[in-house]
Amino acid sequence: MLAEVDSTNAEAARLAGSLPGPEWICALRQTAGRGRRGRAWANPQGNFSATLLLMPREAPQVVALRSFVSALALYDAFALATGRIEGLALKWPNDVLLNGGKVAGILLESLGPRRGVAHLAIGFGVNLAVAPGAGEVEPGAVPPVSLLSETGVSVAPEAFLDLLAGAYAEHEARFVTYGFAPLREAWLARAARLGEVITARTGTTETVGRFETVDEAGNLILATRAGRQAIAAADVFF
Ligand SMILES: O=C(O)CCCC[C@@H]1SC[C@@H]2NC(=O)N[C@@H]21
Repeated sequence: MLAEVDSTNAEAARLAGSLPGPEWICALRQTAGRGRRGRAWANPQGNFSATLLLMPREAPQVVALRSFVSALALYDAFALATGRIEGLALKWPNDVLLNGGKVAGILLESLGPRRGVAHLAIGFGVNLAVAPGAGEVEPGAVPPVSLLSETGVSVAPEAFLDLLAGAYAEHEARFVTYGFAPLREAWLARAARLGEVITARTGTTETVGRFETVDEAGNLILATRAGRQAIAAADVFF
């Protein structure tokens, strides 16, 4: 456990190439935590910041499915930490919601080959103790919440790392052995707003439709006025 680092994902990128195998990099404080789509990720004291560095030897579209592996692992870590699943849900592609607020986010970064081996950094940011203010997130985004405020359960980052690493290992083994199908089913069973009308935004497009499913490639499937649309990457708004 590092006391302080700029970003555990940045540290993973620096270490990639010198580590012999997969590794968790965890820090008590980040000075430049980063979120999806170039956003900053606030890191108040007591929250959880970690990156799992992997060296998957697979096609990029298979590697990308780790976002579902990661979200399911977070879901299980929360369930283990609190002893309950009430209020927990997964928001496509990989946020974890608790009582309708965002309690955790995941940032996947492909690092490209280091000494001939492609690396993947999976960054997990969890509001264990403190939620950033609603003003710190994009207008219309799900409001941040913390595990402590929603459940009264206080979990130390070190303890959460143990739970998450164990849960991740289980889901990773299932993914490698059986492929995406069982994870897709598990993810859909925990999905927020399935069957409801949602909005998917990229920097340049906005698609409104009924959230039908997630397909075999992990795409968000929306039933829109113009027909069925498969969306590979976007931010979802409710
Ligand atoms: O935008 C999101 O929802 C993803 C947030 C991911 C934040 C985590 S904190 C640990 C890791 N290091 C970073 O700089 N970002 C990720």
